[in-house]
Amino acid sequence: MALSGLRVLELAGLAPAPLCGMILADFGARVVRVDRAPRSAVAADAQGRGKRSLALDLKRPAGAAALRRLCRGADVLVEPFRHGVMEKLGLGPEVLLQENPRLIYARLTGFGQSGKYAKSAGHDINYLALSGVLSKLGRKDENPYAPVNLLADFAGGGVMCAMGIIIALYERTKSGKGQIVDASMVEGAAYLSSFLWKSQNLGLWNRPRGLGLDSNKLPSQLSFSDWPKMKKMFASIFAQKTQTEWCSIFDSTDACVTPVLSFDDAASHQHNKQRGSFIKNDQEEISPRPAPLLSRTPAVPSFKRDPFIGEHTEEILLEYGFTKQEIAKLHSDKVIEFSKPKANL
Ligand SMILES: CCCCCCCCCCCC[C@H](C)C(=O)SCCNC(=O)CCNC(=O)[C@H](O)C(C)(C)COP(=O)(O)OP(=O)(O)OC[C@H]1O[C@@H](n2cnc3c(N)ncnc32)[C@H](O)[C@@H]1OP(=O)(O)O
Repeated sequence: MALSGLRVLELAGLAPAPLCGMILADFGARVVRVDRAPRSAVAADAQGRGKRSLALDLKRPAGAAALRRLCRGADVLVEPFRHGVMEKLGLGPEVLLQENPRLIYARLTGFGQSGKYAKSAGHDINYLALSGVLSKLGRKDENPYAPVNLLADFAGGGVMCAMGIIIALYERTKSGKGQIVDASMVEGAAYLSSFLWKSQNLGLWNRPRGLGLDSNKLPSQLSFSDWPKMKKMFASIFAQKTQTEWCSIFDSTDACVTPVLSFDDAASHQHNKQRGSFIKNDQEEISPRPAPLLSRTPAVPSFKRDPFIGEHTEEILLEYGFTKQEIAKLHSDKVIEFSKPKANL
């Protein structure tokens, strides 16, 4: 696979960093998720596919030292905490890059590493609001709404961060040097909306949402003021047939009409099945196949279940050069945790 041989350490976080790590794993990287020890009550990573888990207490000096040692043998570190947290642990980029100058130190946050909000808590909707994108979403006379947390957390965050890492890795092939990737979800979401920004002079977006109404007949497609009227007319006509009936009318035309599918229906839709767009793991769990599809070196996602927290602690430390004695000491000092699959069932 394209990223085989790449060693990635992902510090466990909420939604965006886990997606970034899963993308790298899907394309072949050896991703170690560094989970918290003592273990938190809930395992929040639903995107653990293809990863291994090492449970480590970073607040203990020996735990932080173990991470430093792991970073000396890694290509990429992904950290998902607000600015200052890593520095407080003695794990800031100036320390880790000095010890491993080839390290790509990816910092995936909402507001970035500098600026007024750098140390503020936030979630997808805050970042989307600050990027300007949220103001564009929604219907006339209704509040803006966020499309779940897809835009800032996942597209502007997880995916953009993965892209930044790949770009930094490519640059490293020439310079031999690592660097910091400062992935801000506000900026990532804003970057995704480049088209909206750069097409403002076309008159498509620089007006209130849903503006203008009052024509009685169906006007030309680009008559903005008549869109709401057209929408009502179309809605009443579409209500007269079922989704399946409309699909059979519009399929194989160029009318740009597609059904709004539930997850179940998307996975079983003929087009998606033909392309193999969704995959089922050995637990019968269905999820989207990694994208994009590379012709020569496609992603080969793991079909195994996601790791339990701490399941691979010993295996990973041995692989990174820790001795059995060192591991036993870390374990008896409660700096690391192991877990056996059956204990979590
Ligand atoms: C019952 C079912 C439950 C299911 C749960 C499923 C949960 C899914 C949740 C999905 C929610 C999605 C929502 C919509 C989102 O938008 S997620 C995106 C959130 N934002 C970000 O990720 C941006 C960057 N991160 C942040 O801004 C902050 O981390 C945060 C999200 C506001 C959370 O703040 P907070 O909990 O205070 O954490 P931080 O300030 O980052 O500090 C982290 C603390 O944890 C510690 N820590 C970390 N790893 C370890 C470890 N291995 N061992 C020991 N300690 C560890 C750090 O040292 C730090 O400690 P301290 O400095 O606070 O003392």
